[in-house]
Amino acid sequence: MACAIAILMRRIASEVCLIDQNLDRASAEAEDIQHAGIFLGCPLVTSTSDFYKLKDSAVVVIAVCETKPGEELNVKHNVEVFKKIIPIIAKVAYKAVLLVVTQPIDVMSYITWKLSKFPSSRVLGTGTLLDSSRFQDLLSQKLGLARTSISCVNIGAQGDSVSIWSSIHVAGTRICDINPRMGQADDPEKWCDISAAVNKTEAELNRKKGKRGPSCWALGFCTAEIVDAIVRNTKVVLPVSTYVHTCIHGTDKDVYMSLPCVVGQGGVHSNVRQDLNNYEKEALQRCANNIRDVLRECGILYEPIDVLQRLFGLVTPQ
Ligand SMILES: NC(=O)c1ccc[n+]([C@@H]2O[C@H](COP(=O)([O-])OP(=O)(O)OC[C@H]3O[C@@H](n4cnc5c(N)ncnc54)[C@H](O)[C@@H]3O)[C@@H](O)[C@H]2O)c1
Repeated sequence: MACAIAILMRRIASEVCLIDQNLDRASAEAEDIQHAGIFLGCPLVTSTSDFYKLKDSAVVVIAVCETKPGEELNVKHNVEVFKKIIPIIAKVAYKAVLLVVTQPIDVMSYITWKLSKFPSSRVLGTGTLLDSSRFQDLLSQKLGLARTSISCVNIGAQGDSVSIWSSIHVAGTRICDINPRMGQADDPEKWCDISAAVNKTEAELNRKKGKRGPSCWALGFCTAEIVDAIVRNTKVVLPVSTYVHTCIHGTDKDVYMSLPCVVGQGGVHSNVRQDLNNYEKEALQRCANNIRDVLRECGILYEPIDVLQRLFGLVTPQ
């Protein structure tokens, strides 16, 4: 719901259709929003449990989930749900961009790409845009600066992301030129605590929200930002989950994970190469390995884990 509300509040869609297997819930939510349509530019807000309503959609946001608040994320179950729904979505909304919100986002984005048989440019996940926003917020508090004055990004796996300290800048000045160990474990100023806090935020919020979790308002606004980029072809650079070819950004194997991408009409236009330091490259490779491990556990990838390579560091990031 957070995604739908954010999209409607930004007035970027003339029609939003809520699709849920729980038709009562979808129709009640749609009716509730429709009552305030006058304040939202009078969009059409509809509901159904029938995926055929997706015909002619520009963007399909996939946020299905059956995990109850407080329950462990069941990835294998999500994979089974996706095996049922993605082929139907791809058949009906064959021109759409598929935007994946279901966690774990990078894993589910990869699965959506495979099951939809769409070009990878038209399948993306909200990825580390949320992590990056949280990072920017915490940095702005610590530096005492407006968020808009801080350029920073988290990449890799959503919820286990890598803060790219080497590229953070304020008015063109790289802040790691002031403290080159910024973000690293041996930094006496312990800036790395901010990165750790970003990755703990989700669990902490869900714990505090308790039974009312896990709806995430910030995720809704991140989703709306990506939808806006697609429908208005803004070509904004956002860290989203995308197909990463072997060796791009130093990873040794293909994977879906978050990198800064140019997002516009049709999805991801390209990704932006970053000059990462060795510390960041290693952390990114660990993210890629973890994502691929989950894909293997779900029976999506079949190659064995090369334990020797991992143990002895034979895979050197480029
Ligand atoms: N950090 C993040 O990126 C982040 C944060 C919060 C939530 N999320 C993700 O957002 C998603 C949505 O969260 P929410 O709080 O709105 O969950 P929710 O439980 O309120 O809603 C999920 C809906 O999916 C529907 N559904 C399940 N299986 C379906 C199927 N086969 N066909 C149609 N509908 C189906 C359910 O009926 C339910 O209404 C979750 O997958 C969650 O993992 C991501």
